[in-house]
Amino acid sequence: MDKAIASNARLDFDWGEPGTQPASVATGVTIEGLHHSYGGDDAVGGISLSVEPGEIVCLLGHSGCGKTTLLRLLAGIEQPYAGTIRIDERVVAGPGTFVVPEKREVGLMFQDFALFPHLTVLENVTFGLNTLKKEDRRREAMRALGRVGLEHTAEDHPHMLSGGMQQRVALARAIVPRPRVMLMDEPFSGLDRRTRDRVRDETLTILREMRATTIVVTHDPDEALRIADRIVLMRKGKIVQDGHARAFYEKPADLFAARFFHELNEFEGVAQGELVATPLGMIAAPGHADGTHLLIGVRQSAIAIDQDEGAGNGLPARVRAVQFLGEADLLHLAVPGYERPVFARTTRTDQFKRGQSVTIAIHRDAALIFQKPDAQPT
Ligand SMILES: Nc1ncnc2c1ncn2[C@@H]1O[C@H](COP(=O)(O)OP(=O)(O)OP(=O)(O)O)[C@@H](O)[C@H]1O
Repeated sequence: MDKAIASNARLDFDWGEPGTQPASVATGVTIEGLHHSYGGDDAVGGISLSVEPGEIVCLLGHSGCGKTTLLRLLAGIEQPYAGTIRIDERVVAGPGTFVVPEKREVGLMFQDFALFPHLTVLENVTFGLNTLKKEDRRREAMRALGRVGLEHTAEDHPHMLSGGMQQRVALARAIVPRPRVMLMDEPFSGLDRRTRDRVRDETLTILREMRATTIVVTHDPDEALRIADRIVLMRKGKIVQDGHARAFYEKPADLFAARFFHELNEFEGVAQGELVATPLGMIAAPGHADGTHLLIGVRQSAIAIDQDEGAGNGLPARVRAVQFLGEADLLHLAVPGYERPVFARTTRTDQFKRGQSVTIAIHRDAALIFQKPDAQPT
């Protein structure tokens, strides 16, 4: 049984009692020109990033883009060959300086929980508190377990707990030394979907109460939207875009960033009179000089479909397939003069049939338009 943390957890997070460690103080993290290589191309290729005290930042990107390496550099598990990392103005990695992980006061939480199977839950949580006296260690660990709603499991062994509970024990273990900075690598991806949503929300509540500066690695854009104050999108060891979730949605930096947050139909075209011709009709391309080669992304949800053939000024299309997606149907459409399928999402489910003739229209400003990299104007 996996009990919700909130049911028996205190809402405040007052760690400060006489004789114990002081409450954690939020701390910023600053990275400048960071490089790391495992021998080949740079896994982290010149990253600069500033994380404010108490901020929750998601490192987002496809597998192999360098997210984990950046987290390992922050933790002190890897040493950069160039660049500087500061935690609260103290240089922990830089020219001539390298502070070992245990002296960085960072908390780590990984996907596989990494609990010791032969130790009890309480022993797992007290493990990192060896600077305290025995009775203080126990009290602090029980308090952290209480905070994640698992005091009653203190004498159990990890294998007796569900995956969600084990992850909460890992959270208790990570927060018990009151780290100034929390580093989390895909911490929820080992959990089934329902458990993941709940454990994630509860974990975030605790981290916000602690005012811990938190850096979370994920490859899941929905998770990043749910978690982050700020998203840092990475590709090939570099930052592609860094900003608030809404900016990613409304103003993605390029087509790569746009694909993370939108289901798109993609076209290429050339600007002419601040317009660009696509298989779906003319689209506004404000600010693009005549002859500029453009990449155009039209959101699948921005295509309006009319059941009437020849409705309004729309474009004729034929439904080639209908895919049921739950809250929406995905229509595969054939558009005259364009050999590839056009995809449209509609929440008016079960209204369109294979073989049906329809009319489609797009909002002129519904497209995301980017200059094609390295293309010369014609
Ligand atoms: N220990 C290692 N030895 C050699 N190359 C490595 C090592 N760890 C990572 N790499 C390489 O460095 C690059 C970045 O890997 P990294 O694990 O940081 O990416 P990631 O975005 O976290 O990917 P994933 O989500 O799959 O973990 C990849 O090309 C990877 O193959």
